[in-house]
Amino acid sequence: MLRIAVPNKGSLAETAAQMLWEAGYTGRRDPRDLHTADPRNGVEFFYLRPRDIATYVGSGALDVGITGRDLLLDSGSDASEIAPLGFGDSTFRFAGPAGAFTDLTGLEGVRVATSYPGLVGDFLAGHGVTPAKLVKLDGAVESAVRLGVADAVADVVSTGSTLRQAGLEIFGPVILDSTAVLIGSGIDKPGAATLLRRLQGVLVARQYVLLDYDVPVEHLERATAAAPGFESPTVSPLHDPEWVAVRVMIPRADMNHVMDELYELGARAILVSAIHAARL
Ligand SMILES: Nc1ncnc2c1ncn2[C@@H]1O[C@H](COP(=O)(O)OP(=O)(O)OP(=O)(O)O)[C@@H](O)[C@H]1O
Ligand SMILES: O=P(O)(O)OC[C@H]1O[C@H](OP(=O)(O)OP(=O)(O)O)[C@H](O)[C@@H]1O
Ligand SMILES: [Mg+2]
Repeated sequence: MLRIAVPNKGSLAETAAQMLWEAGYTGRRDPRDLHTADPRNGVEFFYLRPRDIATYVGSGALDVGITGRDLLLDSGSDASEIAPLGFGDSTFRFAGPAGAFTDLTGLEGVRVATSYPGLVGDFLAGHGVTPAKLVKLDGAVESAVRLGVADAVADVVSTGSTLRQAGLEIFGPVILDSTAVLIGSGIDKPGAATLLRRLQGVLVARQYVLLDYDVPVEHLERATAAAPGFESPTVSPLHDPEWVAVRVMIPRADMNHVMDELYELGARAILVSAIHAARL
């Protein structure tokens, strides 16, 4: 059985569970379960703190896991990123009191609070900056400056509203663009490739739609240029020899623009339908 680590709590837990369910796996029924087996799919799930998942996978105790890229890098574990999973996006940034810092060099010799000392320490060392101290906190890092335990912070930023409320401003370069990732121990386990294909199928189903339309043959080239699809559009004959029917996958986000463009160049019966599952 493939042993999979899944976030038990926090920002990533719900979406990860939902994605696995959409990929056909049976997860836990009780939110307090720590472990569940899905023998039909040949997998076992272990529900762990997202911060610990890289440690379990890196040590080889578990085969693959879902966690944040920032948590993976912070852990210093031997686990490696297999693929991004299209959710849990965040950036990791430095922040300080308004106007107090303009760039990284300002961090020389000051106290920086963070829950990610591995990630931040490596980043600063890589840029030749030596803070006086990395103050390790578990959360609510933004309060550290107001409460006087640090001069600046380095933390996850999503909307930026927590920083604003704490009277802090972002400065310096982006430390990391993070997202939820599938990680592995580097050993190819049977079932891991299937898991990845299934998760990627869920991503495709979420991000793409199927587009069908009819178009006069004379405009086919322009129409397929407007919506080229993944490989090549499917073109089928119609009873009227001057028209063809076309089917293509397009990004959901482009759907209305593409439909407008196709209509303008003479396509009709333009229909969009959802994709429920896919293997590309
Ligand atoms: N708005 C957000 N706040 C916190 N983490 C986020 C956010 N958006 C995405 N993430 C990602 O979620 C992961 C952190 O999840 P984790 O469960 O450890 O912390 P959390 O969501 O802050 O939970 P808690 O603070 O309750 O422990 C990181 O990879 C982080 O980049
Ligand atoms: O940019 P924003 O949209 O405001 O989100 C970012 C904030 O959200 C997270 O905190 P969380 O709520 O998880 O609390 P914590 O600090 O205790 O982890 C993160 O640590 C930031 O503080
Ligand atoms: Mg948090």
